Amino acid sequence: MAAAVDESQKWVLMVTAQTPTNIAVIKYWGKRDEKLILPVNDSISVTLDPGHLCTTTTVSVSPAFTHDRMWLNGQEISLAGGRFQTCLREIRSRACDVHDKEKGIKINKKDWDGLHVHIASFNNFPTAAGLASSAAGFACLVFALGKLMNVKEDQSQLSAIARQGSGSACRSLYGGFVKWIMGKDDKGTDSLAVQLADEKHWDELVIIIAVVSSRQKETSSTTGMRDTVETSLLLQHRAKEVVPKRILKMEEAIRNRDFTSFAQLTCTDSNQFHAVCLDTCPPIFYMNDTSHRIISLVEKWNCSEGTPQVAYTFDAGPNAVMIARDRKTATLLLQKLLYTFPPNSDADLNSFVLGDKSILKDAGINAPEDVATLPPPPEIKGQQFKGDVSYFICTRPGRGPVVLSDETHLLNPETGLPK
Ligand SMILES: Nc1ncnc2c1ncn2[C@@H]1O[C@H](COP(=O)(O)OP(=O)(O)OP(=O)(O)O)[C@@H](O)[C@H]1O
Ligand SMILES: C[C@@](O)(CCOP(=O)(O)OP(=O)(O)O)CC(=O)O
Repeated sequence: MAAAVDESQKWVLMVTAQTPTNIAVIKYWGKRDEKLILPVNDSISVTLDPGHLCTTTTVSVSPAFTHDRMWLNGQEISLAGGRFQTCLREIRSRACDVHDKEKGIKINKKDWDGLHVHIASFNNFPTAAGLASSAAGFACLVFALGKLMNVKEDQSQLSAIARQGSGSACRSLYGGFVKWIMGKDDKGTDSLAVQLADEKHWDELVIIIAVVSSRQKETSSTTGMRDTVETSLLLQHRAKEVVPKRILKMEEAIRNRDFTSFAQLTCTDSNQFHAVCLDTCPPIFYMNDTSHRIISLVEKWNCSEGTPQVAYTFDAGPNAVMIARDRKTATLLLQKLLYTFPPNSDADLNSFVLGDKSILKDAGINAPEDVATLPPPPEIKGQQFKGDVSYFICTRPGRGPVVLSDETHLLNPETGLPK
């Protein structure tokens, strides 16, 4: 017979999940409700392959745990923040009966209120460096807790909970191409993510991220967008007049795999988002000279080809996310980027190009010396900026969250403490 919940018992139940990060091609910037995290416009993103960028989170429950605890990248962090508390509360309130027959554990719906959780999470990329760790992180937390607590809500409803951890997190509940519908309801019940197409729909796309700086940024997205909402008239125009039409066009471009339109919309929207940041008082500068050089290189190349080969987009930081129409274009792009932004002399190629390294081979680069043999890209007049890019990540559109096997647990299955 399964045992009822009793504090003297030592059992620990756990679930580990992996969740991707995402990059917005139509940006979310500005809230109409700060607490519920309700945006002023819809947004659309591409989910990035979790094989290259992801969060892994283990959540566990035991009658022996005395309070909720969390470790992020090995360090214990406080769960006192409102966003963590909201996610925990919202998920707990939807918890259902759990019966683990193998372990002989039975948790009744009503028991969850008295039980505490231990959480360990690991980002396989820099945290708070403009690579959307909060998006993958909160999506993974909510998804994993949902599994542990046998929450019956579907992915969209879970996305509305993850949204309250970090707005962009709601889009990481799905793979492929995702839309965050801003919703109309004051309580936010209809502000959730839906999948537009899965990752197989447009699998020629190749994504190259130039990590320009992995230092923590000066103005967080949360603070930056608050200032923008308070001061920018351009944001009001963007949210009311520009984005609604752009969303329809972007949905059509994704549906038809129309790269020309996809690239034009992506670049224009990124540029408008940064224009809105400049229109904020005091102005916010997320891009730097390296970001501007990358824009210039891509714009000139696209112009000389007559049709866009590559789309670029920048979030709240200087890192460039470039989306190439196919693998051949991505190979050419990587050659141009490596020529323009070669690694520092002491860097090894293996840590300079991460993710899908097979593109390096296609580009004919097997050793650091090969970078010097690349042809100078005409777009940037052969200028070189050694060391200005910390590293590149080659990736592609990827799948949504998954539950991982028991061997991947980040917490000790006996004690519920980090391994
Ligand atoms: N794996 C994780 N699990 C839970 N929360 C996380 C995780 N990783 C990051 N976070 C939360 O997100 C915060 C970092 O968010 P922040 O917006 O500053 O950076 P970012 O998401 O990496 O960059 P950006 O939003 O510009 O893309 C962390 O301080 C933490 O609160
Ligand atoms: C520029 C962006 O990346 C902004 C993301 O902002 P966050 O989701 O990090 O902000 P909060 O909701 O305050 O946590 C654009 C986007 O992802 O759509």
